[in-house]
Amino acid sequence: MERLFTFLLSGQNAESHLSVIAIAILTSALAIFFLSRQSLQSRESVLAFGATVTLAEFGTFFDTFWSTHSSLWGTSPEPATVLSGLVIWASATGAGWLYRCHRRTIKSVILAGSVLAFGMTFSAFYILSAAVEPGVVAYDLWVVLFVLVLSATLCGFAFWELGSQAASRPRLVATALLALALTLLPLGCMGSVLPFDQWLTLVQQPDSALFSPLAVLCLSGFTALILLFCLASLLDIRVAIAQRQEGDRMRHLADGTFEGLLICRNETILDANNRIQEMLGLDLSQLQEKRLSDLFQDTGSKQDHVFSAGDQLRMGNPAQREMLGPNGRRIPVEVLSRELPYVDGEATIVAVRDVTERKAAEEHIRYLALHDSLTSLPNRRALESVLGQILEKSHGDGPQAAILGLDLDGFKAVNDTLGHHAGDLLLREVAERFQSQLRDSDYIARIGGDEFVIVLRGVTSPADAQQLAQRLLASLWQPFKLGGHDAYVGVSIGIAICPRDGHSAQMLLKCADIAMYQAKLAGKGQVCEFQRGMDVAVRERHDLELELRAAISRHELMLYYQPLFGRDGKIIGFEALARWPHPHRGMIPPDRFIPLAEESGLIVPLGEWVMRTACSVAVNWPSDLSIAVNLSPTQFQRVDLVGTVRDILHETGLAPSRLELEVTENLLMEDVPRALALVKDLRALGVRVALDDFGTGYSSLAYLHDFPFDKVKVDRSFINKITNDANAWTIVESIIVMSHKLKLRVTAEGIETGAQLELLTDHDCDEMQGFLLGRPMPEEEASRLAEVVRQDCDVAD
Ligand SMILES: Nc1nc2c(ncn2[C@@H]2O[C@@H]3COP(=O)(O)O[C@H]4[C@@H](O)[C@H](n5cnc6c(=O)[nH]c(N)nc65)O[C@@H]4COP(=O)(O)O[C@H]3[C@H]2O)c(=O)[nH]1
Repeated sequence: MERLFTFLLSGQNAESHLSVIAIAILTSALAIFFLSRQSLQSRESVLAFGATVTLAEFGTFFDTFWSTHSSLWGTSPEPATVLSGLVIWASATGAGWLYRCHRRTIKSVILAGSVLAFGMTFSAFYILSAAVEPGVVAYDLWVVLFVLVLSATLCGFAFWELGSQAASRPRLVATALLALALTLLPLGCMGSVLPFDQWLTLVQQPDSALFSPLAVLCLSGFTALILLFCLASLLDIRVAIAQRQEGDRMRHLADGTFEGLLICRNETILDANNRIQEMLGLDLSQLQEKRLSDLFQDTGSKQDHVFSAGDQLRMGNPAQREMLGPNGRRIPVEVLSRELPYVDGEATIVAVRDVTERKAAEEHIRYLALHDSLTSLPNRRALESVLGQILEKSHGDGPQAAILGLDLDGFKAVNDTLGHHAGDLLLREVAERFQSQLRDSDYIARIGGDEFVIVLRGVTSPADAQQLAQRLLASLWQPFKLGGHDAYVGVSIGIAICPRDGHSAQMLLKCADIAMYQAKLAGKGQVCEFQRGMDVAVRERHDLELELRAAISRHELMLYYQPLFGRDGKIIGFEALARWPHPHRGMIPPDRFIPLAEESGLIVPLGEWVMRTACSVAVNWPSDLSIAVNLSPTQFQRVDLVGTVRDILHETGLAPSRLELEVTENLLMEDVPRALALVKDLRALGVRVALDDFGTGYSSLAYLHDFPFDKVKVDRSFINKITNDANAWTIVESIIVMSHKLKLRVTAEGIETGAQLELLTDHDCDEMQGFLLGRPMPEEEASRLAEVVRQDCDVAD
């Protein structure tokens, strides 16, 4: 060993050392370049590496050898050199192959390093022994062993660094290490040989066979190999333990997540956490038999999964995929992937999130967005999209689809009287009845409270739609059983034809709506097909409705009061009649706006306002004057009518006996028991109830018998005929007689002539009303008249 250091440090070899270093660096760089070049095939790369290392070895060895043994300059033992060249080339190629083809473990790189170092050491010593004195030479065994171990270690580290992903400059470090081995090896080789003069003496006494060069080399090589192998195994065991501990730690961490995790390398599944095993119903060994792409159900290129997911991860977006779960269930998943160092190299970590519940929730939200929750029918949004598709496909001008707009008649009454729950039940059953009339290709949607739309695809003429409309009308004829009650509703239907009536979904729906409105105006329960110009009338009516709503809220309506007279000609009360003084249209009579208010529901606030105003005016009149107020069917059907009347009387302070509520016959017909109970409740408040317009409807005498009315008002259409139509007089006379027998008072309305008045007075009609006696008048005038009545009374008293 001492000799080696003396040799290494001797100044006489300085130039040789520099040239050796230069050769070693250049050739090492070339050899490492060939070995690490990915563009070369493995075989080419390994062969080139072997050849370069052989050249490097010869270069550095002969440079050192000739400078050390200058007497032997230029000579080389040819057979030994050739054999050494072959050995070194084979060992360098073998080492390169071990590096390229095996997994990079400590053992494999040490083996590759040892093979290379052994080849190089063998060659150096063999040539040296052959050149100096073939077969007989003296060595320092420890130096040889040291050189061999050192070279093997340096070469091993060179391979390790070259294959390290973590190293920042693997090629540079590997080149430096290989160059160092190539420099030190010939130096160590020369230094291990006994000095030349000693050697000359020793040639007389040859070494024993044990110390022959080959024996020394083999023994050194074998010992070094055993040593290195033990060292490598120890390192491998430690690394394996550390890796297993790290793996366990990672596994616990991975099993604790809610996401499935797969660790893959080049599509091969290396590991998987519990979550993904549960998700797919496969254990780890089954997963490891599969390729990553086998787990996904996507239609696209399977090869793309990991990379596309990785790309998206880098962009922050998970990829949407589907996996095949237990029993063939398709599992929607979100996939994220990332390249990470794992155990002994790079691996792809694929995170899989089961989004089944989220997808189901999204699907449900989408369903809710496009469907009506009560009937489960599609809603307006879904309908518009279907109409859009139909319009897109429509070609030519002939009828291609019909749009039926349906609005229930009488639904509001059911809702108000039987409650919202009954209303909901009714709507569901109506939807079912409508659906039962449709073909598979037809489409039905609910677009509002009691509004439905049906789309008939592939119609050839409007008559097809008319036929269906008639069937739909008939489907509602049977009563609806709602919580022990029989309820009846009808339907008004408007028809629009596509593409004749519009080229957009909104336009077609509007036309169907206008036609439906027209059907309502025509008396409900009707079918009406859209025609040009129809929209003008409807729009006008619509405008009027908006104006009425505004007028009511601004209290712009007025009340007129028409006096009622007793048989003795004295005023006994007034009837309150609503008036609408419109700023542009003039005074609008109630015949025009009351039906509008009833249809739009405005009659409820309007009726309340009329009653409150009339009562608060009448409370200032003499106490024997009554005030009559008309009730509309909608008001009458309201559950809280009795409470409203009670509240108004309480607020205004009017005696209940002075308030008379006028109801019409059709108001009683829909639900007789309920109407009867309501009339009784009103009378129980002390309010009087009169049957108005008697003689215009069914004029059922049964109502007079069954209902506890206070009086009957004979309609003016009879009164104005009594003097010139005997039949009309007979009817009126019979009503008077019969009413008196039933203890009911009779009012004749619409008296316009003295003859009519005389006839009625002569036949004991109790009360008279008409233009002859007094027209409806504003409040001030009526109050003045009431004051006159008070004064008359005071005089009489
Ligand atoms: N040709 C003629 N007509 C006479 C004569 N005497 C009275 N009239 C008219 O007959 C109608 C009587 O009221 P109605 O039968 O309850 O009929 C009322 C009533 O059903 C309804 N109405 C008016 N105000 C209200 C209201 O505040 N609420 C409700 N629900 N309906 C109302 O409007 C209908 C019409 O009211 P108006 O136009 O004020 O018409 C009034 C009155 O002006 C006459 O000698 N000749």
